[in-house]
Amino acid sequence: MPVKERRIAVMGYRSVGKSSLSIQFVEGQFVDSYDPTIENTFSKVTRVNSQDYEVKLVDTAGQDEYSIFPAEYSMDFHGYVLVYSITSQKSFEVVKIIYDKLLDVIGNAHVPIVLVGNKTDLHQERAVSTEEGRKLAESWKASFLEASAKQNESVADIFHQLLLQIERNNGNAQEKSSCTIS
Ligand SMILES: Nc1nc2c(ncn2[C@@H]2O[C@H](COP(=O)(O)OP(=O)(O)OP(=O)(O)O)[C@@H](O)[C@H]2O)c(=O)[nH]1
Repeated sequence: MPVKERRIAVMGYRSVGKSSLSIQFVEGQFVDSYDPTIENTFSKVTRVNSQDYEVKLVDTAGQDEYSIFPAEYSMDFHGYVLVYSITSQKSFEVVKIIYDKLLDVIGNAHVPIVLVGNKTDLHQERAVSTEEGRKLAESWKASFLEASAKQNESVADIFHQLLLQIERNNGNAQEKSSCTIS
């Protein structure tokens, strides 16, 4: 089967781990230093259900509640990873605002989205419960995962779930029970 190209944008409040999740997925490493992103693009070939995908990941600059949704992220994307940190209620509020703005600009309620609560390794600093995250994703009809870029927990799942959602959105539903992750 030919490789399918998929463009994915990673969005969220500042410092929630957008770059760390992207780098962990693409390069398999965690960098502990904090360097605010303007915009980074990554590319990785990954296989889900015997299909190879060339994933083009755009790691966006952190948004806040006042940011205008960047027009360039409203088109040509197959799906979105919306990230908050489980240690920050503020980042959870901001991710809701980003979602509302995203729907305003794309005007399509069925865009594939995975909501991610990152930094689960910092469980002692948890400020957003798993249940709150799950409910929010349900209200969006999106997938939900908690992850740790630092411990490489559920990181590949984020992108694989999004790729499967994109397939379903394109009408290529595959109900295979075996999901090959590479
Ligand atoms: N403990 C822990 N720290 C993390 C995790 N993910 C990211 N961090 C740290 O959080 C800080 C911000 O991470 P980044 O990946 O730069 O966050 P970002 O969302 O890309 O930030 P902006 O580019 O400013 O929007 C860094 O110091 C990371 O090392 C995680 O899963 N666990």
